[in-house]
Amino acid sequence: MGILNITPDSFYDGAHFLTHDAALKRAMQMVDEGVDLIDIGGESTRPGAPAVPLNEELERVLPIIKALRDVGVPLSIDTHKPEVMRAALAEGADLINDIWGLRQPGALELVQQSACGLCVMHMSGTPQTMQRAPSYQDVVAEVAAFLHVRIAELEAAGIARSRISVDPGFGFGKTLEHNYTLLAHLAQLAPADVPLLIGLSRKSMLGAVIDRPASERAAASIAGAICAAERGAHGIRGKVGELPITPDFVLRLGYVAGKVLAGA
Ligand SMILES: Nc1nc2[nH]c(SCCc3ccc(S(N)(=O)=O)cc3)nc2c(=O)[nH]1
Repeated sequence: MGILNITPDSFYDGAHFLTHDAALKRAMQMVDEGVDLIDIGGESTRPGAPAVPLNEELERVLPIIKALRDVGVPLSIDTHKPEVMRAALAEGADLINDIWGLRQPGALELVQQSACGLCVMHMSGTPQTMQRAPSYQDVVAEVAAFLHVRIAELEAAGIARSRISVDPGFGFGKTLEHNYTLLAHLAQLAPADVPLLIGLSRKSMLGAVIDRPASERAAASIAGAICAAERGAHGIRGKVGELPITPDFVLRLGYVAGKVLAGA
């Protein structure tokens, strides 16, 4: 899942705003590199990021979706606002990627009226508060429970299970230890028939280990993706430099890494 953030604090490539043309250029580059999906977001959800007004978010993402809808890969919209979901679907988005897991007012009703794919992510707190003091009795059990319950609630609301994928939300209300515990136990987080998406590319859980800024976490992002793919992740949200990270790519890389480490 390639990432296209149309936000001023674009997570790792500096504080410059992706212009419309630069965003399209990057999207085409990702397609050429073989991404399976492009995730488009108009509101940064990093810890402490300011909320973005509805109209500004719409102005950021709709022209990009319109320009990319025939690019040849499905598009997802990374938003929690039902109005943005609705407009993005109307412009041609295929999947809703909601860090709030469709818990905001109006989101469930919107999804009931559509047939798009869904990614439901776990988050504890809000982007403004989530990293203040994350705490769990058992982070694996609690994240797994949230995802299982959310799937059941969506199905009870008439949403086909086949539309749903889930995501543990690395960095969304988790300490470093919580993130790595979740990574180690990915296989326990979701039902076997529900695809598991993960997003750890360039995140602080990697920076804490290699002590490098976000712009220098490409190799760590691939290593993290290998771990996740080997522990059952079906989708990897993150594109690293020239390398689109997809599970089969990562598994092949993991195989090679294993051979190298084994001294073969
Ligand atoms: N499904 C899904 N969607 C996502 N959208 C984002 S945006 C990243 C926001 C962010 C940046 C950096 C840190 S940190 N402090 O851990 O480095 C946390 C959150 N991420 C994800 C993710 O994972 N899944």
